[in-house]
Order: sequence, then structure tokens, then C-alpha cells
Amino acid sequence: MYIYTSEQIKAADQLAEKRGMSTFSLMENAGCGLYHAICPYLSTNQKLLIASGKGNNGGDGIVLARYLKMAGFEVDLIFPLGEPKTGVAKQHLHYYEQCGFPVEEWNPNQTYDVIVDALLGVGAILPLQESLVEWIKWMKSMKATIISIDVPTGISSNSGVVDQNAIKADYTFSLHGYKPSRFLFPSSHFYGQVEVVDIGLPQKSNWRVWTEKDVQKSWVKRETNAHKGLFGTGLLIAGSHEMPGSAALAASSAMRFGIGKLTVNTTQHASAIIGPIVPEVTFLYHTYEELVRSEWKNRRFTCAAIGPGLDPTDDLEKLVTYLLKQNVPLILDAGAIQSRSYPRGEKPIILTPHPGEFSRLLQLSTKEIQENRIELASEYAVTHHVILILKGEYTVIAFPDGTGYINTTGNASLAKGGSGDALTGMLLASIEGNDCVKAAVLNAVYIHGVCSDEWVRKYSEHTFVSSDFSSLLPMICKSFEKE
Ligand SMILES: NC(=O)C1=CN([C@@H]2O[C@H](COP(=O)(O)OP(=O)(O)OC[C@H]3O[C@@H](n4cnc5c(N)ncnc54)[C@H](O)[C@@H]3O)[C@@H](O)[C@H]2O)[C@H](O)CC1
Ligand SMILES: [K+]
Repeated sequence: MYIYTSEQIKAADQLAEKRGMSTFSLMENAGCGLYHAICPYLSTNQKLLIASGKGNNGGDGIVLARYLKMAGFEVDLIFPLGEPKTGVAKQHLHYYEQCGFPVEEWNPNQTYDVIVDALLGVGAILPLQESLVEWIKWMKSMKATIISIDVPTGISSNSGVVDQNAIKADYTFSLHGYKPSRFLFPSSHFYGQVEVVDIGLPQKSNWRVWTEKDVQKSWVKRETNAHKGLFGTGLLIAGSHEMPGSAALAASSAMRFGIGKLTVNTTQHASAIIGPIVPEVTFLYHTYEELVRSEWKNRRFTCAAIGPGLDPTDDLEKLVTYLLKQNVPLILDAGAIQSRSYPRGEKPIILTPHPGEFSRLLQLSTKEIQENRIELASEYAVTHHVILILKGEYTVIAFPDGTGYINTTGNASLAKGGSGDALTGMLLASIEGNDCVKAAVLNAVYIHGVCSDEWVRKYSEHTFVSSDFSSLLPMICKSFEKE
């Protein structure tokens, strides 16, 4: 499940043309693929309208109209913006007419059950022209089922920006792959149900969706002679007098997700709360300064996470600077997410901001972050040589090599204090349990979301609490283990 920007789509079309696969053929594939994908949602007693624009998105609509007509559907094809301008769309219109099919005039008094939006695709320039706005208003008044081709008209392909008159589709059938706006905000909420239609181009992109199959393939089964030393000796620096639970949640998730040994550096008060919840962990009660002075050498920790339940202070920053030099996988969350530079080491450095924290880091508004989550996360990961997990609906996971993934698991039940702490613990365990860093990070994010999905299958989304991760993980992890 790959993701392509409009520039990548244009480049793929040009390369295909150079290799002998014409855009005319791709449009035929698109229309034919759309027909097969859309058909299950239609019935022959419905009245259908296909509204085609002047570009190639409109051309896809023409091919789809031909297939639907040939199959006996009652379809009107109209051009609210005028007839097609691109060579290939004109060619397809010619063939459509040669087959004996007509182009209709827009009749505002006619009613339709289904309207296919083939007005603008990846070539859209916002804002929408006035002539289109009038037509869209009529279309919305129709209360028909709306099916958009490639992207809903009025939203951008590459960013989350949405025109105030944008079409809100019930279904969107995207060609070749997803477009970034499918996972950005507010644009993603205009797509409706999304399906990708293959048009015969090779799949190649730095960005894609991490899937259940990916988790299954990369799940690591333990050797029969395994011992605790193989799965990491972690240091979790978390929890305070005011926020002891954050450390308890991170620690219990780390233990449940498979870490070998875990030490929590926290306050005495916090440990009295954490201990009964996670009796498997050991404790340290050092100040940040003391940790810098001696602990690392004495204990031989193999990985660390810092931040849950901690305030950002100068001493904490000194400790982070020290940890960054230890050349071990390091997870920086909550109070440890600050603006700083990072060494270019071999071991992964993972940052887990939510949009508010990322907005403070980049000095941009949350709206700007949400509209451009993928691009901004990727830029940050590449520039700072870190793995950036930008949390929220469709969590973005960007890697320093420019690759990235979208996570589609999880739901609104995760919008509650403590869910980030649990993720930090799972990441700590995962990174020590899988030699492939990418799979380790992505599987933790994926399964964190699956826990909440599993919860809402049975219970109200209001009722999920982060302590529930602990009881859900055993069953969910089992479902990924190969027999
Ligand atoms: N590889 C593939 O995925 C293929 C996808 N196909 C389809 O082609 C479109 C992209 O076609 P393109 O001609 O480049 O762009 P559009 O159809 O989106 O629109 C261009 C057209 O629209 C005018 N325009 C732009 N903005 C506005 C506006 N705000 N108001 C009015 N008019 C506007 C612009 O001037 C142009 O005339 C892609 O999405 C797929 O649907 C192909 O089938 C081949 C392979
Ligand atoms: K469209």
C-alpha cells in the first residue's frame, strides 16, 4: 500500500510513456479498474451521473462511463467545465462517442442516486473556480452517494488543505496508490471509504502503509534456549511525585511487550505506586546528575527511554545529552522532547511527539503540522538523523533514510492520558526484541493501535484506559505468532 505525491504520479506516467506504456493505456486501465472496483456498490436500477473535468481525471470518468454503459447501467456523462483538453482524454471521448454513447448537457432538474466526481485529480489547483463551486453546490443538494475518482475535488493531493466548497465523498477510489492527503488533516475526512485501484504501474515509493502482513512477516519468535539477557536491559527514566502512573504504564507495557530486564529510575514515592503494578522491575532513585556521574558504567544498560511524567529542566537536558553519547537505542518522550541536535550514531534515537509537542519543536501552528504531517516529520527525521513518530490519527513514522510509514490502527479511545507512556514502554521492548529497527518501531506502533481496536470491538471507546494495554497485549501478540 504505497503513497505517492502528485509529482511522483506525474513522473511515473512519464517513465511509463518512455518505456512504451502510453498514458492512453493507463487511462484505459484506470477506467476498467474503477469499473470493477465500483460495481459492487452499484445496482442497475440506480440513476448515475459522471461529472468529468477537462484533465485526465475527467478522462478516467469517460472510460468508466463507457464500461458502465456497456454493462447496462443508466449513466449520464457530463462536462460541467467544458469538454476535455488533454490529448488522451479527447481520444477516449472520441472512442466513447464512436461506441454510440452520448454526452449529456447538465440538467439541474434531473435527480441522481449516485454521482461520480471525475472533476479534478492530482492536477487540481486550489481554490476552486467559481463555475465549479455552483455545480458542486447543486451536487451536494442532490443527497446522492458520491464516489470520487483518485481524490475528492477541492482537496489537495499532497497537503491537508481543503477548499471551503470541497466535495465530501462517500467513497474514493485512488489510482496506483494513496495520495498523502488521505492521511493528512482535515483532508482525510473528505475521502470517505478509500480503495486503491491498480493500473499496472510498478510500485515504488519511499512511503507506504504498514500492514498486518508486515507485522506477521517481521514478528520474531524466541529461540527455545532464550534467556533474559537476550531481550535487553532497559533503563526507564520516568515518573515523578505528580505523575507516578506514567512510569507504571511505560514499565508494564515494556514488560508485557517482552523486554528482558527493566530498571526504573524514579522517586521513592512513585516507586511505591509502580512496584505493586509491575513487580518485575527494579528501581533506582538517582538525581539526573547522579545518573550522569556513575550509573551507566556500573549497570551496562543496553537501551533507555526517558521522559514520561518528567518536566523539561536544564538537568534533564544534561542527562539527555549524556545518554545520546552512550550509543544505545534511546527513546525520547514527553518532557525529553526538546529542540537540540543529535549525533549521527549507529543506534536508533526515537522521538515520539504528539502534534502539540511537534508544533513547539518546529515553531509552527498545530494546523500547519496537521496539514503537512508526512512532509514535516520526514524532513525532521532526515535532518536530525532520528526516527520521528508523530502521534495521532494515522501516526506518521519517519526514518532518517527518508523512508516512512503510516499506521492505520488505533482509534479515538487512545485519546486519553497514559496512552503515549504505554507506547514508549512498548518501543523500548520492541527495539531490543527485533534486529530490524524499522520493524521493531512499526510493530510497536501498529500493535499499540490494535489494542485499542480490539477494545472497541467489545466495549465503548470512552472506557478504554491505558492500564488495559497490559491485559490486551498477551492475546494480541499471540495472534501475530506463526504456528
Ligand atoms: N498514474 C496515474 O495515477 C494516472 C492517473 N490518471 C488520472 O489523471 C489525473 C491527473 O490528471 P491531470 O490532467 O494532470 O490533472 P486533473 O485531471 O486533476 O486536472 C487538470 C485540469 O483541471 C484544471 N484545474 C485545475 N485546478 C482547477 C480548479 N481549481 N478549478 C477548475 N479547473 C481546475 C487544470 O487547468 C487542468 O485543465 C489523476 O488524478 C488520475 O485521475 C490518468 O488516468 C493516467 C495515469
Ligand atoms: K476527483
